[in-house]
Amino acid sequence: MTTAPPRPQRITLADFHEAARAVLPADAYDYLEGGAADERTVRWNAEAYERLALLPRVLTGTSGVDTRRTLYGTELPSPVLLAPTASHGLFHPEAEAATVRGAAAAGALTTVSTFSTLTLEEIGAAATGPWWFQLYVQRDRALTADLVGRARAAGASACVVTVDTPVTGLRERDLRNGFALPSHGTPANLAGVDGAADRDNSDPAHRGIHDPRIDPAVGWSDLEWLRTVSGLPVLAKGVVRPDDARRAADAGIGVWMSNHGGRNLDTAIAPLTMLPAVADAVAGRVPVLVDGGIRRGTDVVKALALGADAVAIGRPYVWGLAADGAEGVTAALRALHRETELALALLGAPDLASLTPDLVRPAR
Ligand SMILES: Cc1cc2nc3c(=O)[nH]c(=O)nc-3n(C[C@H](O)[C@H](O)[C@H](O)COP(=O)(O)O)c2cc1C
Ligand SMILES: CC(C)CC(=O)C(=O)O
Repeated sequence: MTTAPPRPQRITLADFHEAARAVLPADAYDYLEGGAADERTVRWNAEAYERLALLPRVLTGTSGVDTRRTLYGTELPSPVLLAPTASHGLFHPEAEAATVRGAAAAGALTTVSTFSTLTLEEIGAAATGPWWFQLYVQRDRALTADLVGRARAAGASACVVTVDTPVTGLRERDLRNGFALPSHGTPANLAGVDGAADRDNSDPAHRGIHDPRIDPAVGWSDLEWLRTVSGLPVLAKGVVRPDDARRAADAGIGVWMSNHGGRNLDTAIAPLTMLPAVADAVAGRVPVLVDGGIRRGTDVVKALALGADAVAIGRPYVWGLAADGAEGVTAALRALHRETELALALLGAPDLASLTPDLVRPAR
């Protein structure tokens, strides 16, 4: 009898990154990893965490750490969520079904992209844990309302509206590779929308830069409309400015700070840099989430210390998905969770509420 070879030990998110790189076709890997233009913002997102040092408290008499966080009434064992990422079929044959199962096994909440490979109904049927729906508002508002209604019926408990993508960024890796999303077919939820139409430059109103599957002309009134039409909590994803954050909070809309993982506007600021000012503007009225460049438990605690209620990761859980399917998603989340617990313990912080700004200073 032959036994299966032992799976290589993957301890850090970087280990999952290497495994994903080894297994993915080059163009899918580039789509996943890539940022816009010179990828400065991709680097800045990570560097923003590297530039901060921690000031641990000692002799706090702490034993055991509590990393639970409640968001919109859902208690999560960890403050780390899965950010929405498109087209999981590019990364694993079980696509989003593997993602939601893997996340649920770690107790984590998944945000499902409008551009998922599977339908919202298929994902809802596979989900055994909480999930939110990420919406790209459609030019057709009836279709938009239909998408949100389907998501809710399938089990989504919040609607995350992406507000930083009136156009997609200049993804030069994809251009060089001749890669267009999705290479394997139409995103299932947008089956009736022709994704190629805007490549026809004859329509001067669009000038060929817009994706017909994303309405560029979304405004604040659309978010308020979505709150009414969905009956769900609504968050705006892609906020980095305190004035926008204040406006969202005034309207009861959650603030998800992001620059889309550096994939849209290159040289856009790292959200972490703006987090203290945004947290100040929001003043606890709505949840503040932040994503971009989070790769270590120490990154998680820095974001929470500076005012985030929770954080989200994008590429890292997709590395887990590509490497080992649902199990890889679970293992990647567990690795980050363990690091987060260790960071809290070493900081002398018994729980997330004791992560306060005095724990963080510029490293130099
Ligand atoms: C492959 C990929 C696809 C993405 N697709 C979406 C999407 O469909 N909707 C969205 O709002 N954000 C999308 N994002 C952005 C993520 O939600 C998130 O903001 C970003 O990945 C966070 O940065 P990180 O990858 O450094 O963790 C995508 C990111 C990646 C890497
Ligand atoms: C279809 C794309 C707009 C998905 C996306 O947000 C991304 O690739 O960053």
